[in-house]
Order: sequence, then structure tokens, then C-alpha cells
Amino acid sequence: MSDALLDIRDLRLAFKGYSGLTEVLHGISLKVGAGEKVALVGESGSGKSVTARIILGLLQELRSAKVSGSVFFDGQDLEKQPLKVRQGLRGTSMSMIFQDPTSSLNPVYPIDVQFIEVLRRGSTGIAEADARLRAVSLLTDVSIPEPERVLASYPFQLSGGMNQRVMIAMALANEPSLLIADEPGTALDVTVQAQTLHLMRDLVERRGTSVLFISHNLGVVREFADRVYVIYKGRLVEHGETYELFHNPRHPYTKALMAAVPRITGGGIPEIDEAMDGFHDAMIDHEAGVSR
Ligand SMILES: Nc1ncnc2c1ncn2[C@@H]1O[C@H](COP(=O)(O)OP(=O)(O)OP(=O)(O)O)[C@@H](O)[C@H]1O
Repeated sequence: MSDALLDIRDLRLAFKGYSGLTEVLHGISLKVGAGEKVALVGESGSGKSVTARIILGLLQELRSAKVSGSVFFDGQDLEKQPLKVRQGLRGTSMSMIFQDPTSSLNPVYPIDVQFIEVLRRGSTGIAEADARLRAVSLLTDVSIPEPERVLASYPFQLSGGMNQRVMIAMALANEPSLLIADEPGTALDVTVQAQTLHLMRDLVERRGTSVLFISHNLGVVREFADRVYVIYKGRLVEHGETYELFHNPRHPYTKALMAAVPRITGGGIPEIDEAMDGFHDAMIDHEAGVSR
């Protein structure tokens, strides 16, 4: 049992390929408390999105993915639950916002069809007229003018920022206790991204929704998260309260993330790899009992 809403313990992931197993996560442990906003930060390829997909139970459906460890959600070990139970949680108790709305909004259906389907996942049997009213109210919450017009539109008829707001409204439609936000707004221009993030923060704070916020951008995280975990090549290298982490970063990788825009190559940073030798074990010891 755990008192945190989300409690991930010793999560490991490897992909089976022609040349054998490629290890991607090497024992990730993290917690998100009720109403807490927690960020997972690291460069491209460090393992942020796969962590999110494991929480949602999506990777476990892939035959090439070998997952071990525990994901406790609301006190239940999800890894021990049948697939059907996990699928039932998606879009209801836990939902996800992706960086690019076009990857989750279906281009061939108007927004209303997709919105009503989402609402029906949370309340089976809801009448169409009621679902429509609820959708209008949710779109109003995300500051969408003329929600009726937006409901009748196809995603391609809306701007990127508008689609992102629609996604946020849909993700919050069934009042999830956990929202996983994977670099929301990265595909948008900086001003629209900032507006989207402020809006999302207001909404989750008002509703008391817990958030796991995934990003490569420490600047964005500073604005948004209560606590931060830093991930590097499938390992957590540091975590702490946001204020503390920014004022007293201990790990060389965290310092590198702060000092400059990280090189988003996925290949790692040679200087950090060197500095990591020896440092990583010391950090793990330092954080023992907290991150492990
Ligand atoms: N289905 C898959 N099969 C094989 N390897 C995969 C698969 N999905 C992800 N990976 C690998 O797992 C590693 C972690 O990927 P992940 O998408 O979690 O990175 P990320 O930190 O979210 O990066 P980004 O910010 O670019 O999304 C990468 O090396 C990626 O190539």
C-alpha cells in the first residue's frame, strides 16, 4: 500500500529486437501525491514518454516490451490488474495530454463526436444532449469562445492552440485524479505554449488534479511543478522540491540542464557521462530511501 496517488517502484523496461534486449529504463521510482504537480525532466530519449506509457499500461500491450517493477495507483498495484481494468482507467481516472494534439485527435471526425465518446467512457449511457451540454461547459472552462462552433469543427479547421485547449478539456472531462501531460504545447509557438500551460495549471489547481508533467525544458518546469525528478539515460539522477532543486542542484546533469539549453540529440552529453562515473553511485546513496 502507498499513501501517494501514484507510486512507481523500480520500473525497468527493455525492448526486444533483432540484436537482443535494449535496456531503456534501469529502475525508476517516483511518487505523485494527491493534488501534487510533479515534473519528470530529461533530454530526448531519456525515457520520459515510455514511463508515461507504462503508467497508462500502453507499453505492456507491446510484445517487444519487457516491463518489470510496480505501478501503484490509488493503492492498487496496476501491474497485477487484468488488462481490462487498466484500459478502464484510461481517460477516466487517469488521462494524458500529448505534445501534439494531432496525434490524439482523429482528423476524420468532428470534435463533438470525439468529445461525446470521451464523456461516454466516464459515464456510460449519458444522453447525447447532456454530453453536448457538458462539452460546451468544459470548452468554456478552457476559455474557448463559441464552443458550439468548435464542437462542429474538424481538428484541421482549428488552430494548434485551439486544438490543444480541446485536448485539455477532453483530458479533464471525466475528472481524472491523475493527468499525465507530455510536453504539452511544445508543438506550438512560445506565447501560445505559455498561455496553454497557465491555463492548465489553473484548471488542475482548481480541481485538485495530480499531474505528472513531462518535459525537456527546466524553465517550463520551474513555472509549473511542485517537485521535480531529473532523468538521464533511463535513470533518475536527482529529485527534490522545485525551489530547492533550482537553488541547490547537486547532480552535474541537472546543472547542465540549467546552464544551457540541453543538446536534444538523445545521444547523451559526453562531459556528463564522464562526470557521472562515480557520481551516480554517490547520488543514489544520498537519495536512498527517497528515490529507491
Ligand atoms: N516501441 C519502441 N521500440 C523500441 N525502442 C523504443 C520504443 N519506444 C521508445 N523506444 C526507445 O526508448 C528510449 C526512450 O524513449 P522515450 O520516448 O521515452 O524518450 P523521451 O525521453 O520521452 O524523449 P522525447 O522527449 O524525444 O519524447 C529511446 O531510446 C527510444 O528510442
